[in-house]
Amino acid sequence: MDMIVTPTPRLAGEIQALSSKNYTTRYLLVAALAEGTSVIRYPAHSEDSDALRRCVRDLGAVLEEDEEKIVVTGFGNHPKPVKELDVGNAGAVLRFLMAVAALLPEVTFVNKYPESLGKRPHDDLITALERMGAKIDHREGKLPITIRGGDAVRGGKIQVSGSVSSQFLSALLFLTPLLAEDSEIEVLNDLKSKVVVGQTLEVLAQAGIVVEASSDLMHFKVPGGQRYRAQEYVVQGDYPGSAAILAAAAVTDSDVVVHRLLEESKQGERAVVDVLKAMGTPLTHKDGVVHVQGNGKLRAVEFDGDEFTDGVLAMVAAAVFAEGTSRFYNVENLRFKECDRITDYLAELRKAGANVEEKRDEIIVHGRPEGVEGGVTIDAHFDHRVIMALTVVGLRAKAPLTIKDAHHVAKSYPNYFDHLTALGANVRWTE
Ligand SMILES: O=C(O)C1=C[C@@H](OP(=O)(O)O)[C@@H](O)[C@H](O)C1
Ligand SMILES: C=C(OP(=O)(O)O)C(=O)O
Repeated sequence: MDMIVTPTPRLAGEIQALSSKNYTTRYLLVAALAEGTSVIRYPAHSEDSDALRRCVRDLGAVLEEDEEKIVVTGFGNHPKPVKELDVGNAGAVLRFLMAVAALLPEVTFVNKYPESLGKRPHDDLITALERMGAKIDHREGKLPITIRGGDAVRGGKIQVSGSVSSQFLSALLFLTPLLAEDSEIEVLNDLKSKVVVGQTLEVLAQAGIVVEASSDLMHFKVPGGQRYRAQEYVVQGDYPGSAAILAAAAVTDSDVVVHRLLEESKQGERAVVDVLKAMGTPLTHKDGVVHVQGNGKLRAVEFDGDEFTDGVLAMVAAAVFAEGTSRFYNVENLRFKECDRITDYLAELRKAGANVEEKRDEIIVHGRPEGVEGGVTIDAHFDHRVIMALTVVGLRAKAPLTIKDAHHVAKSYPNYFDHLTALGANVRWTE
């Protein structure tokens, strides 16, 4: 389904932020890896979190859900042998479950999104798991992937590269406590999206798992033979999805309030509040409430985007309307997400009339405070964050933007357009 985004000068109203994608993934996983019954309050509902619900059920967890919570009885360190798992288009779900699959005799991860997840590289995790004893079939590091694990998989000295994705390290941090041997994990090369590893460590600690981490998060000691403890968890609001709502409020005349965004969150994307402030957006952030009173006037900024990886596209969309030239650097790993979030995204921004440039690891935006032409059709590249960010651009374009296949927004934020509509945005689905 396509979305027509018609220029909207004013947004106003209050919404509750969606629930965090990254915390929902982690809580569902550790609840499944525990033997007792865990309760997760306010879990996210999206294609990615549904994919994890489906897979942990396939692996033997029992899930009961009502409006407000999900009750999970886990399979502990004995997942049920399954032949196939379908993770949809969810990168984190795939990588985390590839580690869990190392406990099983043979699992194949199927390729349902050849144009998106099917193009993403998993070599670094495959190499690490192979060195630990798993036998793995794959297509040059990509899906479909068959993992043969079980008793042959051992802890010990483990190395993993962090230069493409932090999810490989997180996956090993979830697996190693369950192995008989103690493990030492060394991160090779750089570690991208380092802040997200903080969320993994936080959740592991909540689940009663002991991990000793060096302060630079490049070395870890993980005692073996541990058991995940069944727990009660509360999922906080999601900054990456809310980043697009806040950007929309920043580029328009607005009076927008978003609840459930904790100031002390470990989500790196909470930095989008500081980015928008640095752009000159009038806003306050107090007691978990962000209040934007936008006037559409923005100035250029320079930021290390790796600190808020899933918020970069929305901040770039705001920078399209800023006075001056903005730079978002250290963002090369955006190329390995649902699409190439540098080349593919900038191609769509240019179609809409933005003046943008790319380097290997940088996005440069020459702002156009006078607005952009719009009036074109945008290819979503199967990427929810491209859809959300281009919507922000469309709200301030001179003519409507049509975003093709905008239903892929449901990967993380199925209510995105409902929330925008509630704030007064002129957005309309079309076949
Ligand atoms: O661990 C996680 O849950 C995630 C890690 C990040 O990926 P990378 O580490 O690949 O940057 C982030 O972009 C993704 O949305 C979720
Ligand atoms: C990159 C993302 O997700 P994943 O890697 O889990 O597919 C995202 O949510 O922007």
